[in-house]
Amino acid sequence: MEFELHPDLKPLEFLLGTWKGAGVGDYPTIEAFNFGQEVSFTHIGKPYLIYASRSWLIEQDGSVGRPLATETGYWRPQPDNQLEVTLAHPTGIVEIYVGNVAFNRIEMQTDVVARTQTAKEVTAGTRMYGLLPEKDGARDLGWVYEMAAMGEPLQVHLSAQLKKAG
Ligand code: HEM
Repeated sequence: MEFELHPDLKPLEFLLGTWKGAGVGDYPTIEAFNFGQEVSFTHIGKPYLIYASRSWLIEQDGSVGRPLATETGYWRPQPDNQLEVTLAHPTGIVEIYVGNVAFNRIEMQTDVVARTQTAKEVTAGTRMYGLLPEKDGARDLGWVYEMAAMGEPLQVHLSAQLKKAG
């Protein structure tokens, strides 16, 4: 079903659709890795985006490996280019971000990270999403995730570059 875009979603319109690509991940407590990722942003005429991401390991030889992280949530634009994001993870973690949107670029940091009793110790995060300069007639979506976890200070866990796939 096609819905009319809610006017509040205008600053986030550039995210709409499906994006697919690859990235790199690292952290002091783990081995560095390559991953593939598919992200989708949809809407139902209401003033929020529905977000979903899934990812998978890319093996040393370039082949597709085991599934990695998945996350879902809602991106809620607010007045004055402010943004609220809720994200739920199957690892027992829920993140609430606050941030801002300007010129096809989003910056946000966690307001709250809640964890189930068995979840890994993640205490804070920041995310940046933005359209990259045009290349071959298209603009990719880049994103970077920094986290504070496992007693380590805030630092990059992931970065990826995704192409518009639909
Ligand atoms: C595309 C998204 C993500 C990918 C591909 C990814 C991938 C990975 C991989 C491959 C590891 C190494 C351990 C393992 O093989 O499972 C790892 C560790 C970890 N990830 Fe992620 N991750 C993602 C997002 C996140 C997010 C959003 C969080 C927090 C909310 C997170 C928290 C952690 C933590 C805390 C560890 C370290 C665990 C340890 O040291 O025992 N990851 N991640």
